[in-house]
Amino acid sequence: MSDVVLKGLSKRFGETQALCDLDLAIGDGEFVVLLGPTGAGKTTTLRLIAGLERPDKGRIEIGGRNVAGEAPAERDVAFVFQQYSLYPHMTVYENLAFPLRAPVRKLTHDEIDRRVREIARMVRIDHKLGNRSTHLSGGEMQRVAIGRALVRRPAIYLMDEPLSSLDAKLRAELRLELKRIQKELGSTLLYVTHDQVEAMTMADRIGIVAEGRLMQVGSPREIYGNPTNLHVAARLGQPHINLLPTDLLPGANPPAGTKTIGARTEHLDIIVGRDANAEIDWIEHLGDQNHLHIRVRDQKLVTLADPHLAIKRGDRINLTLRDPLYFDAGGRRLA
Ligand SMILES: Nc1ncnc2c1ncn2[C@@H]1O[C@H](COP(=O)(O)OP(=O)(O)OP(=O)(O)O)[C@@H](O)[C@H]1O
Repeated sequence: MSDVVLKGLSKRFGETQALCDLDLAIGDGEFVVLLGPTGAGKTTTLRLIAGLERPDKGRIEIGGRNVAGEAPAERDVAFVFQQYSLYPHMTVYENLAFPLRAPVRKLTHDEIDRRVREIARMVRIDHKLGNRSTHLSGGEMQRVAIGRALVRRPAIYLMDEPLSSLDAKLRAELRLELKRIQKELGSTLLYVTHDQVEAMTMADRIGIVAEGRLMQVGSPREIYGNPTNLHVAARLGQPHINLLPTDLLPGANPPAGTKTIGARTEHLDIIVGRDANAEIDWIEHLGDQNHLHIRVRDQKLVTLADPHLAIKRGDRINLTLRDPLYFDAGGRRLA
């Protein structure tokens, strides 16, 4: 495994600036997630590292080596795509063994067999090793695709939304497993997604990407609690952060220059039955929690609430801010 350093990376496709001056250092054994909306430049970043695209500008180093002149096969990366791309005529075992059979690897039959069985166990597909890869469920196929990348020990694993085609339950399971396996193997991993839960649960560090730019890099806790701008603040948190005018609610202490107050659930105190300044518009019952849709004058807010909170549609409540986030007119965070 190796560290990977991207310096001033830019890429344009015709009129589209897909990536603009991206700097990112991924440490040896680190799990970094790029999170951003569609078209942000996430896949382009992976393709540039893999050597499937050439940058217009910038430098890519893998394990301290400038890889500009190297073909994809020489770069020592393993790529997992959104859609499993297995060899349909091969069994699960053969699919997993295939990357190890290249003559340059010079692995013995026993070594290959040991690695295939070890990885198959890790991705929990060892009971289906003899199956044709087409005779598997979508989730099983994606496990094989991930296993086929993991069976090698490349400098870095590049994963492009590898769980997005799976149902929610399987996605949640594989999320945990992938994180466990990555820690077990000590792998360096760059993972692309637009799913904030994946980013929050798996990443050592998250990079927020928008319109080809890396807006902020930090631990999930930093990115969530200390966003540098409105865009980053809006990327994380469910329900979405409420963006409010400064004079809407009591309890704030906005610094000079504040244009917008950002309030998530933890920044809103609800008191039922006195000094009402807000009304419950709607309650979404999600089982373990409720989404309260609240109206304050002509402004709508959404916040999470305990399902045991004795409250119903049409009730009037007191809503107060507690240490919310402050942003200036340009969307930059104010201390
Ligand atoms: N081969 C290409 N030719 C032309 N434009 C491209 C090409 N590849 C990417 N783009 C454009 O570059 C921008 C970034 O694309 P990219 O695939 O990196 O986004 P993304 O963040 O991975 O999005 P998604 O989440 O939808 O996969 C987009 O506007 C896209 O349309």
